Amino acid sequence: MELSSEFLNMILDSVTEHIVVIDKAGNIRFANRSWTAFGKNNDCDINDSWDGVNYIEVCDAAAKMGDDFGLKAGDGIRRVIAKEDAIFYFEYPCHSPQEKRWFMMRVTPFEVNQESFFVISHQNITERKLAEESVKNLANLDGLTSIANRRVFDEFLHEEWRRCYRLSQPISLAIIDLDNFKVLNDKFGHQFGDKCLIDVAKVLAAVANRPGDICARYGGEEFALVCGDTTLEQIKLIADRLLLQVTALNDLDPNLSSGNYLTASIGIAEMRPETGKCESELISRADAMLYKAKENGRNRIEG
Ligand SMILES: Nc1nc2c(ncn2[C@@H]2O[C@H](COP(=O)(O)OP(=O)(O)OP(=O)(O)O)[C@@H](O)[C@H]2O)c(=O)[nH]1
Repeated sequence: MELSSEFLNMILDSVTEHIVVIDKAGNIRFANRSWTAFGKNNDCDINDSWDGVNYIEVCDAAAKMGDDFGLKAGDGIRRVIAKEDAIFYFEYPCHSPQEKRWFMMRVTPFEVNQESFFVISHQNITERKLAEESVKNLANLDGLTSIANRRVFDEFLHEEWRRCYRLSQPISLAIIDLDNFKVLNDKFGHQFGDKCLIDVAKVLAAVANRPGDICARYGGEEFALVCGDTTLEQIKLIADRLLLQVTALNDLDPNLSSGNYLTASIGIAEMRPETGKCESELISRADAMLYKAKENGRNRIEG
């Protein structure tokens, strides 16, 4: 069956991928309906026909404004046009204020009557990316509190230790253990105990907010906080704030406020990574300080 151009256009307009065809100079020679609709829906400055628009120039202009997508896209298209690459594709985020979105851009060449053309398509891959994110989260985050789990913490501490070694910076660690948590569980139930763990994790996550920081659930009712480029004095200030905020949680709940049941003991330590030492020594030192805090009456910081 001979397919009319109208029929082929209808096929191209029916696909959800955003498709344009450019010539060797980058001029857009065809755009399907999804492409124009996406531009319109996202307030892009485009006209309906795309007549006279040079897509490579559009990418270059975006690159000049500091847009990483423009830089990579322009570069990739040029490589396919120059036959340096047979095909080019890359995945990029394109989040709107309302939702997270990712797309995959592909550039593939074809020839008609010895003239070269290039199909550029953008496919929405958000569903796959979100699934990947959730698998990653399942593997990296503690199921109850949604902060990093012990494995991620160990890896981060190892990397941060090496970074501080290279840069001759101090690294500090705080180990936080909730006090008499068994009593709290026994008195108010395990579910209530779970809620307390979640609340403490939120306090911790708000405190550990620099790139060199990470907080994690270290064990049942034990948390850890590592801070790169941080001295003992500095982590002491952080631990002070932490302890105050954990104590403040008691005021928010009548169960807890009846006896200030939610308190924590914190052991802190600082080391300057050097040859022959490793991060396990930092853990041992913070652990010893935690033991001391428990010995000295709990609800306190030692270091
Ligand atoms: N609700 C809840 N409780 C937990 C969880 N993980 C551990 N725990 C409880 O935490 C309690 C820890 O008890 P212990 O190790 O005796 O320590 P503690 O009672 O906090 O006493 P100190 O640490 O000496 O102050 C146990 O009762 C555990 O069941 C959890 O995920 N949820």
